[in-house]
Amino acid sequence: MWRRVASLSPMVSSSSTRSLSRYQAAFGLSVGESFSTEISKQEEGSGLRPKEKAPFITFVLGGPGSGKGTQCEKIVETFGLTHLSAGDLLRREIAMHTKNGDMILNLIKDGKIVPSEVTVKLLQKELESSNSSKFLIDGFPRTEENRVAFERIVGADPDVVLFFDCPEEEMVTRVLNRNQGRVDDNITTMKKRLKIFEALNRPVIDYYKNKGKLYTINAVGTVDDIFKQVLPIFTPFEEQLKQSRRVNPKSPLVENSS
Ligand SMILES: Nc1ncnc2c1ncn2[C@@H]1O[C@H](COP(=O)(O)OP(=O)(O)O)[C@@H](O)[C@H]1O
Ligand SMILES: O=c1ccn([C@@H]2O[C@H](COP(=O)(O)OP(=O)(O)O)[C@@H](O)[C@H]2O)c(=O)[nH]1
Ligand SMILES: [Mg+2]
Repeated sequence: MWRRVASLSPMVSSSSTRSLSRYQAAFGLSVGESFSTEISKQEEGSGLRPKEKAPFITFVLGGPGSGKGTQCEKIVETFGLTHLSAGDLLRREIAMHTKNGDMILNLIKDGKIVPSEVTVKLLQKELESSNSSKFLIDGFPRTEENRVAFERIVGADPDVVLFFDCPEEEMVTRVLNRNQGRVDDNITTMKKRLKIFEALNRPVIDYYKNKGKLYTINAVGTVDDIFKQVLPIFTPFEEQLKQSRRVNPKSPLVENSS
């Protein structure tokens, strides 16, 4: 199991005491050969730290209704990644009436972003308790603050960032027809969410574009047509993803095990 070694506050503490060895503990060194991201002393900037390996992480970005959740289902079916939807985790807090439930509900109703500390803690818990080493994190990071908090607290960078690029009118139509009984699927909240997406999520998209990690997908078309654009993005990672199937006994794709 991971041990949480980074403080949640301040979010951008540059403490160099954080060790990534918790990944090895969490996922088991026996599967280390399937990990790709090496965080070196140089990248971290300070402190002596041996090279250690992190899990394979994909962030899935896009405006509300751009089809993130729909495409995640297909990616899971094909590649066996573990899907973590930040929105679903937050809605679960509401449904379970946890201490943050009411606060989360009010923010979601208003199309606003839940404090990073809350969302990152929920994601971290899922990452820590999973026996997978390959994750699809859907609908997160929503803001630069989210991104920095994840980096600092979880101590990992994404390997791949998908951005489902969709015109606003299309997103509005889809959301208003989503029919999942969501409190935020109405025109008033949707208008706010689109504004927040442009103001707060765009900088995150630009950040990953500059880092060369962003894959922009034209999110207009049939679900299958869009998935055809997604498939080749994962091709270079195929070997790592196969390894992941082997290490997860619960994966439906274990037929690759030898
Ligand atoms: N390519 C598509 N064309 C038309 N409708 C779609 C497409 N992809 C998803 N949808 C529908 O649009 C709505 C929003 O999709 P969803 O995957 O929930 O988006 P997001 O997670 O980005 O908000 C859902 O009702 C879904 O069935
Ligand atoms: O990291 C996140 C993810 C979601 N949300 C909140 O949850 C809502 C729904 O998010 P979800 O990803 O489920 O919506 P989608 O984009 O899929 O329609 C958002 O508008 C935010 O209010 C948040 O605050 N932080
Ligand atoms: Mg979604």
